[in-house]
Amino acid sequence: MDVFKSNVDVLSKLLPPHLLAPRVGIVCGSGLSTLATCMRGIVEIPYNDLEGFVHSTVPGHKSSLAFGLIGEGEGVPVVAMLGRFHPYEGHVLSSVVYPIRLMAHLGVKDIIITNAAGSLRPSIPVGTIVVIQDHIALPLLTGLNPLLGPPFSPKHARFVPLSDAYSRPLRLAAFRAAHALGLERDALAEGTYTWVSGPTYETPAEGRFLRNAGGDVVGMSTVPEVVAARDEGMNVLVLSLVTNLVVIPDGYRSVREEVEAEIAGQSIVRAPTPTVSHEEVLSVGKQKADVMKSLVAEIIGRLPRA
Ligand SMILES: O=P(O)(O)O[C@H]1O[C@H](CO)[C@@H](O)[C@H]1O
Ligand code: HPA
Repeated sequence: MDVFKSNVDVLSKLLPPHLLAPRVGIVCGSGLSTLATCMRGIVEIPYNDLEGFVHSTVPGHKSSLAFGLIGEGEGVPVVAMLGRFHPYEGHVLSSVVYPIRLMAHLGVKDIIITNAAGSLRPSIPVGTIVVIQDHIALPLLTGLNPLLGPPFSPKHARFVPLSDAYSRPLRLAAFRAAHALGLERDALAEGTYTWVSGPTYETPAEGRFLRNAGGDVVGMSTVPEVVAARDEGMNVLVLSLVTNLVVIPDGYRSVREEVEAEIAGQSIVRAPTPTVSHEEVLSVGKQKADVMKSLVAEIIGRLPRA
């Protein structure tokens, strides 16, 4: 298609032939750009050199595509997005998912999408890698969907089912890879990703709402990429790294009680409500980057070679 032609021309000039048709795609989440260092013979191409690519403005996201090989022998050709685009940056959804469509055009069949996420459950602590089995996406349900408008091409479907969006074989591969690497059982969990538009982090009531709705983790990305990848017929694996616990106190602590205690000459000392920051998110990403990297490399090394 025309929207890919100039990029295919650029890539053909810059890449050796064995990297031109990647089989696997990776999207690196916040603070996880070093995932791509599990590839060998890396060629990195800045988004600025590619048409249709916007710029990633979020700290912890680089702005380039990296091509390389993973696995023994000839290796599997892989392309990784070092830095993704989020709707909250002001990017339209067609731009957010354009790199995913380019990956499909180049030949990617399996895509591993990673992200940093907040946990909605104390049973899923910071540092856990959650293998996503489903999602709840309020923005999709209420009209922020990358498939709004005419189908991407006459070959693309009008209606795309998402009941099987998260590939069972790839989820199995993730747990087998974790076992092979000797990771502790608790290092990995399974769960449902809830997508919010951001860039605000959740209020306690919103956190409770998402948890009660069945969510396990929450983040501001990934789902548009999953939708586009499914529209392209790719097999999708999503790995969420829990970087923080979403603040969900059991209930609101009454300020009336505090004032009444004050009037009665007593005092109630209360700790301030904790907040989350992107610095905290990036710091956990940094600490866990090596485990994520080994896991991704092990999963890719185990995929059937085409
Ligand atoms: O989902 P990724 O891009 O990994 O980043 C997550 O971290 C940022 C918030 O700290 C948000 O962008 C959220 O979506
Ligand atoms: N909420 C939304 N997105 C996030 C969070 C969070 O707590 N942590 C990392 N990305």
